[in-house]
Amino acid sequence: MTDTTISRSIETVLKIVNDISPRIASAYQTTTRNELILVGGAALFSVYNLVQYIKDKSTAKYYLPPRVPFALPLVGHSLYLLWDSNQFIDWCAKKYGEVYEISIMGKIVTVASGLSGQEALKADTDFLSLEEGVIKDVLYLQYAIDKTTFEIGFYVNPVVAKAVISHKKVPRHTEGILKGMDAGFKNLLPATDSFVLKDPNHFFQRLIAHMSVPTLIGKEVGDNATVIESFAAFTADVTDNIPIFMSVPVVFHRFITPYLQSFKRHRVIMSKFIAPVVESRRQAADAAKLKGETYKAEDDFLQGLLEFVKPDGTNYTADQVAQATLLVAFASVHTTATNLAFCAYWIVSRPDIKQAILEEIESVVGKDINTELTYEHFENMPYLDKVIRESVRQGADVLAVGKKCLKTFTFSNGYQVPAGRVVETTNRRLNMGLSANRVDISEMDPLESGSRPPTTASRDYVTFGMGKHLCPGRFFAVLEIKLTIIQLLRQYDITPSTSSPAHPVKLIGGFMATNSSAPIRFTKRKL
Ligand code: HEM
Repeated sequence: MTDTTISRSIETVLKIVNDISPRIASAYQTTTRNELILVGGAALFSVYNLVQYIKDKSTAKYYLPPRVPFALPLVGHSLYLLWDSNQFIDWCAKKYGEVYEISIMGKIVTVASGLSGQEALKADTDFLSLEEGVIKDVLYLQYAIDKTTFEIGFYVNPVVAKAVISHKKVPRHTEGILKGMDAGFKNLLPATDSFVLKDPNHFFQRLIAHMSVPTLIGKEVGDNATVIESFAAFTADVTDNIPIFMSVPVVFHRFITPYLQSFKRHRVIMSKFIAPVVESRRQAADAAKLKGETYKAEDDFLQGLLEFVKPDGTNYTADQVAQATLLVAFASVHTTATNLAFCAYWIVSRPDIKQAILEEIESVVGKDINTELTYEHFENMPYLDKVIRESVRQGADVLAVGKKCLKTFTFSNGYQVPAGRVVETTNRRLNMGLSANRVDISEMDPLESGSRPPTTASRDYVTFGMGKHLCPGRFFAVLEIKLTIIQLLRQYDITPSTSSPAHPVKLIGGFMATNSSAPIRFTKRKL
């Protein structure tokens, strides 16, 4: 375009504006408030439809799954999810099949259930990425940690977890977990014979941190209250900011993040306390090597991280390793605490289940609460295994995972997901099938999973994921949950603090599962 064409176009636009602006001003003065609201609403609706039309045109070349109709402007299908997500998801699956598109707060997402749901869960990260999806787009974890920590968290932590807390290695953490639990009980519970725990979530998260810090991070900081508190609180500090980030456009985030850096302190704490541990372990290993002695390395996650060799043959620095422990906390504390809470609330809500677990504990460990627990004890508690598996199964999100499509993804039925779109899987429906709607507490049946252990994934048990990215921390998480339930029930009777039953699973936004936060009464068992 030449300069003259541009200036002519500008002149024409200005003329049109000059012509119509007095007319707009006079129309505005003579129009009533209701008419203005109506016109404004209609304009908004048209803009919304125009945006959808443009978006639809840009994806016309794909073989897209059916789009569920009846989306409302701006909120899409969110209100239906909020109202009764299980029923809405059932209705969509019946009407549109395994894969379909819905709009959540105006954003189109692909929902995959059945076989397609399994395919989405198993997909390679080159196609469907958790890191680029919920982790960066919803949790904005990139504001809390730097690029190297991200790299360690997503590419090194899975390798280390598979090596350090595998099914075979996890029994050796029993003693450390029990020690941490004892300290947790002492630090977090009142010494009185009977009390009501008003904030059980705080207790469960801190307890998990007490058990995990000595076993995952290291004995050296096993009773360091600052590290334990930071390990427990990191995830909550990240997630607390979500509503703020969601309500402010992404371009403005960099202006507000400096004021929302509650998570910054965790980086400082890890550098201060964990980096010296890394240095001193490395120095001890070097000194032993110089003297020709064998160095007895620790057997924890931190050791796995500090020994990890990068493709260029070097190790991560002490500070980088220290920062990376925050991502161990991120992967483990909230997930394990929530599932421990689900289990505890089922036990609180179902006295029959509690009684059956107690009988099993007494038959395996005996009645004396001073008898020390061993790994062999709880290997022989099949009923408790079933309760844990069923609680974890029931606690799945209705719509889960939120992986972002990085390259066109094609399901085996031919339907496609274009790059940039988020894929949600119907985990609760995958787990529970047609009984996903079941909400009555009395209908929870621990025997439903048969004899499969709580760490074995299957088509109807996807809470730990599926395929290549199946959670490598599940053996450790289940060990912590199991030990906690046994010790809690040996020492206390746990009951609801009010007459209304605590519903173990609650849904945020209608589709994200979280545990009840109802207070729990603890009554010390007599010796
Ligand atoms: C009940 C507790 C837990 C639940 C429900 C859970 C859930 C999950 C899920 C669903 C995934 C798969 C994500 C995907 O599809 O990409 C996953 C991956 C992962 N989890 Fe867990 N997790 C739990 C505990 C833990 C613990 C205790 C640790 C470590 C100490 C851990 C470490 C990891 C790691 C490193 C990955 C990434 C695996 C990979 O990408 O290959 N998790 N977890």
